[in-house]
Amino acid sequence: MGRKFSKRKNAPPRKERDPNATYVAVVKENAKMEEYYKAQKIMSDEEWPVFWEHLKVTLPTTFRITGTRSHAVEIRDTVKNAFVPHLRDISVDGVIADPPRPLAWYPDELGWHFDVPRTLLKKSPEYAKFHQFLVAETEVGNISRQEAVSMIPPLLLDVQPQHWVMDMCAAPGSKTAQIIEMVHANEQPKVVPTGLILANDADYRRSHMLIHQTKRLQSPCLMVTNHDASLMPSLKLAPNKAGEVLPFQFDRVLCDVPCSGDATLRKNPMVWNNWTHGGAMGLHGTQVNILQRGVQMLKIGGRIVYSTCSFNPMENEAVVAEMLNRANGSLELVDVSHELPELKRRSGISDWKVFTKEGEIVDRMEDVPETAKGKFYPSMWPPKNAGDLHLERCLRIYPHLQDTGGFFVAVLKKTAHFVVPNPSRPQTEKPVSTTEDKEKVKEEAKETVSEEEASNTGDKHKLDTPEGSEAAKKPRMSRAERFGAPGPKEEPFLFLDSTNADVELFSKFYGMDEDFPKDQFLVRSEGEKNKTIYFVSEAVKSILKSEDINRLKVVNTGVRTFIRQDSNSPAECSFRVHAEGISMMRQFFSDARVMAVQLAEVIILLQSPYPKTSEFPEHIQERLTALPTGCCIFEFDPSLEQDKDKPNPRWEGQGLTGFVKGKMVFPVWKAQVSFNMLLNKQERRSLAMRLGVDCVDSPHVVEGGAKGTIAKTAAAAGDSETSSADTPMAEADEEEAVEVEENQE
Ligand SMILES: C[S@@+](CC[C@H](N)C(=O)[O-])C[C@H]1O[C@@H](n2cnc3c(N)ncnc32)[C@H](O)[C@@H]1O
Repeated sequence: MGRKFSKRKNAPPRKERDPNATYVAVVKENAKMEEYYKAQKIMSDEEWPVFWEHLKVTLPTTFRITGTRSHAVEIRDTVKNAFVPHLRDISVDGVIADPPRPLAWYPDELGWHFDVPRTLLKKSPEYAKFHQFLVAETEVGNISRQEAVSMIPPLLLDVQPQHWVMDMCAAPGSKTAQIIEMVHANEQPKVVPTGLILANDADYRRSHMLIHQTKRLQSPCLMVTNHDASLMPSLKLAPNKAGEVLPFQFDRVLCDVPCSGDATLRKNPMVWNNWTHGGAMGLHGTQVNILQRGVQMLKIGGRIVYSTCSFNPMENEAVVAEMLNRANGSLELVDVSHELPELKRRSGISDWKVFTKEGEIVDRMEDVPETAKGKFYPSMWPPKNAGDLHLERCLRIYPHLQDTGGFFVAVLKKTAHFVVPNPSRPQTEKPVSTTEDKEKVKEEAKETVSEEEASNTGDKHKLDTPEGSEAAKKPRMSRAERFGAPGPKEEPFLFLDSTNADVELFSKFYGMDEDFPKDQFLVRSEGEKNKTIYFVSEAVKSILKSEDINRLKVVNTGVRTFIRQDSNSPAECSFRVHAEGISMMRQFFSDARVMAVQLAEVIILLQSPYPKTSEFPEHIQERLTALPTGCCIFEFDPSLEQDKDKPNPRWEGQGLTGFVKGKMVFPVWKAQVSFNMLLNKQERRSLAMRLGVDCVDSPHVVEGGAKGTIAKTAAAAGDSETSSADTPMAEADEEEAVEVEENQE
């Protein structure tokens, strides 16, 4: 058993690897790097050897239990009660290991780690079973493989359900997923959170990884964009239902910037070979520019978290110090020493050294050799007022402290309006503290570039390559060179009127609540008959309806809720409920299209692709016959099962409800004489595994879905093969569902 829980879909096929290549174990030494970090004095001489040796040890496996709180707790308890007791005291060939355990600092025991030798993983049947569970749950999105340290920034962002949050450099999206869960943390029935998550990445291809990663969370509050984060546009939003025009600003901003990544040595041993003095140099400017745009778009009183997976002060404290000085008193480092108290950390540093690419220390910008001038910014050096900036409030996470990777995190609060300093003005050396100083700053602000202007002025306010330098003479890299090929032009987002005939049709058919916001449905194909209907939150709508929306490149938003199902069997309503939307929409539906079913009926649907009414138990046949053709919703409540505590043979000693607790809802198509569970292959398998039964694969790939334990799976598994959920390719998947329905007769 490998360390990965699931096969990576995008891994290059074996044949692409060089057959003649010889694989030599990486030598985990790098004298230049060692000398560099010793010079930075990031820790005491006594601690150094422990730190350095720890970088050479492979990382433990870590995972996070994802999803809405109640659902995540169910999975957590399964790990705790169904698996961990069986993984204690296991010994194979004299090798023993501690069982999986929760990360001490992760709230509610939803983050876990384990470090088990390969022999044990391979030979122990108990671990084989645990692995099978992890693979299945990862595939369907209930468990996410995520490095422990990468879980920290969202936790320190302190997100509340009403917050508007921007994740500026978000792909592949593990932190975005945490943020979405936080916005949805209240889980009140029939409430769509007022919060918003804008997840952005400059790389179009990676923005689609982000879509895939977050899709399983089915949030109508999420919007994915594709911009250089330092140039996120300003927009004038459309008025919301209360008639207010909210600013396009955020309560929380996550700035998890591109970095040299040298703190990921334990995970990426190639860093030992590739580390150079120049690695961080080209990134400092980008990092400052992204952070600055984040601060501009942060509301006063809001929190911004800046993070990197690098140990390098040039990418860390130097960036934070420069931003604090530019902010001139409108930004401060937050003391988070009491947050996540179990997390062991070291303080940020206030003094560091700057090296040339050749490994020479340069004390001041003025001393940089002429040939290397273009590579350096004055902000790379500790500013004169470094001691006043409270850089010790930054968090440095070192691998030997809690057996993790390394990370840097700074939590900042915006305390006043921030004005981008005019580049022609000298840099501020002292932060403002007195009221008098603050008044002076306000006056100065009038002379400087405003936030609005800054966002419209492109590079003007940014940390530019020093004038006259070699780098400045070089032609600028194109956007495509920096961030990969741009994506195609996006289809528009077109809202349907609440009186639209299709909206009225499916609202009536499923008995939708009168007060459901029917004006938040949209389509993406202009002029065609509405095929896929998406639902977005009010906040997302106020952005999409902005008069400046063409300035924002939105690549994905909205939860697919209804799909037009053209069919040979006459149905009163041709719209079926989609996997992504079923958990949310069921709350707003009457029981008219809902069938309460028991385990026996679920098993029949799992073990036969198109069971006829006569194949179901007699007591339910009458109800099934009475159902009109078309889409219906099957609801299964395991807690009502008579045998709920009977040991499940597949999961040692666990009764059915020990494994599956919450209600599940999934769409089923009733044709004239038979039924078809609208779940795809992975969803069917995962459900069967949870129930401890076998299943047959449906002969066609079907986009379908369910709620609760199944529903989470639906979204994750449903589109795992497609690069984009909302591209015409995904639409093509929908076509296949039509075939299924017609074939079953
Ligand atoms: C450290 S990774 C982010 C990891 C992510 N936050 C997560 O937890 O999964 C940095 C990301 O920044 C993106 N990126 C690089 N330059 C950018 C820019 N100027 N604006 C926005 N994103 C950028 C990269 O494509 C990459 O996906």
